[in-house]
Amino acid sequence: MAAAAVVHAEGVVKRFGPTLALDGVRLTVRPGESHALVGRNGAGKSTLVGVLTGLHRPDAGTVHFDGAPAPAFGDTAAWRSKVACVYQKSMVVPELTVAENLFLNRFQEGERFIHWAKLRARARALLAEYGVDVDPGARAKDLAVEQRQFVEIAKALSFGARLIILDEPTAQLDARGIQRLFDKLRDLQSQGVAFLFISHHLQEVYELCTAVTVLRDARHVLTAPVQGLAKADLVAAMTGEETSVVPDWEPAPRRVREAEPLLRAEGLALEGAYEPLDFAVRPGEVVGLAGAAASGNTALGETLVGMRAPTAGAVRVRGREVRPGSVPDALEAGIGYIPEDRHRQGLVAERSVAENATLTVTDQLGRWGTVLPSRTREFAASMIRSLDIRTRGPDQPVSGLSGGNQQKVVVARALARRPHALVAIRPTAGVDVKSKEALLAVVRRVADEGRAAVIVSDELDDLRVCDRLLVLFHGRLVAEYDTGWTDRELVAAMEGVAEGTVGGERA
Ligand SMILES: Nc1ncnc2c1ncn2[C@@H]1O[C@H](COP(=O)(O)OP(=O)(O)OP(=O)(O)O)[C@@H](O)[C@H]1O
Repeated sequence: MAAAAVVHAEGVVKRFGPTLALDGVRLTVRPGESHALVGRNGAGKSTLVGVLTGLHRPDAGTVHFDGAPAPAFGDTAAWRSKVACVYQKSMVVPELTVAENLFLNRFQEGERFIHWAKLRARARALLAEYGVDVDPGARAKDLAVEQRQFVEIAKALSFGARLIILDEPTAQLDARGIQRLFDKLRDLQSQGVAFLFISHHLQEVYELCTAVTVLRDARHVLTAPVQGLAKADLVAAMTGEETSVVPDWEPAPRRVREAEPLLRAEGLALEGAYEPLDFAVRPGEVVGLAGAAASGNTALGETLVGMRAPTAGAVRVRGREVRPGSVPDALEAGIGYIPEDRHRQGLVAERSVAENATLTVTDQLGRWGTVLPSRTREFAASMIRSLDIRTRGPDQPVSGLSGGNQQKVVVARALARRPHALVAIRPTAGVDVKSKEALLAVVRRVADEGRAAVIVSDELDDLRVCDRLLVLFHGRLVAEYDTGWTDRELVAAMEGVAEGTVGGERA
């Protein structure tokens, strides 16, 4: 049957120094199939994608596309005609138009000058062929995330690829964007395009995929049709344990509402992002700032930590005003920050897990200590245990960690200074189901120890640990909930269609 497969990999082994990242892995994806690839952080998913796209040369094993051996290592043009991966990080050039991005490095033979009108017409035809409704003259940076993904997919298909790998494609999409993406994928699937879909969101696997392959500790453990596979069995295959995944949060006991707030926003506003609002987070509380992609909740979180300067109002920590737009001052005042984008704001790749875990922004600007104090290593070791960071040890450079494990180092770093108020922006993005539980438990513990925490997210699992939720839509506070909300009403509020809750006591 292997000959019928769009891709068939067998016995794939890949080592990175002492780390065995893939240990005899196999994978078969058939035409028109939507095949999920799942596993815990560090299981080997990205490494397998690297092998399937010609980025990593396997140490052993074979890869076939449509029954023929994979192109020679390094022959990028040949790989491009077989397979493409749409990464979370955009591969399009933001300043260029859609048409330019589509034809980048691909001008036709004999063409000495670029004929812009022709280029746009060709782009329009190409997009129409795959049913992608995007203006070829638009700048890539002005596209919605899913439109940018469509452009990348159309480009891959135009090179002849019939296998598209999607690496956590929904990470930056709101509910509607996800639906538009899934509709497009189903549409292309019916035309015979196959997808390999990597996601930590198992409900998406159930919604979109027909088959699933599970990797665990570098090995293949299961390939099965999605239909009829119980979620508990899927999770058991991923973790190797029979445990329930769903974090079972006790509704938090009533917090001492009279206590002086640790963190306060007073008339805080950022023009173009969110309108003036007031709120306070008291010791022992986790407050959720819920909202979809353009709701303003991320901008609000970034203002709290000094990444953005507000256009009005103030942020106070234990009564002291934080200098607007100053990250060092926010840190100094006792704010801990878990950023959304760990690559840009998070880590120093070549430094060790221990150094990164104890590094602060001010340290980054200053000079490095030459000796790693034993307390640093101890702290790192305890974080490695409690956050279940998969690493060879505190001294391993973070560049050698999988994406999800890097995110956990970012969390460790935010906790290192024992902040009075922890602000976490989408803290569980890219983190596997089991680690998610551990990570949210850590945030919960911060509050339970008498400190304050804020979670900025649109993920229901993240928001479930909160004692109180403020929901933003188009920059305005539209709803407020104590515990006891239902998924449905919260999703409705985040989509701006809440009934009866609009305004609340604060509007
Ligand atoms: N460039 C590298 N150098 C050293 N080790 C690496 C490198 N890339 C990956 N690894 C190691 O290989 C293993 C598999 O990592 P991989 O990134 O494939 O995991 P993953 O399943 O994609 O995880 P995640 O869900 O966190 O993205 C991990 O132990 C990781 O630390």
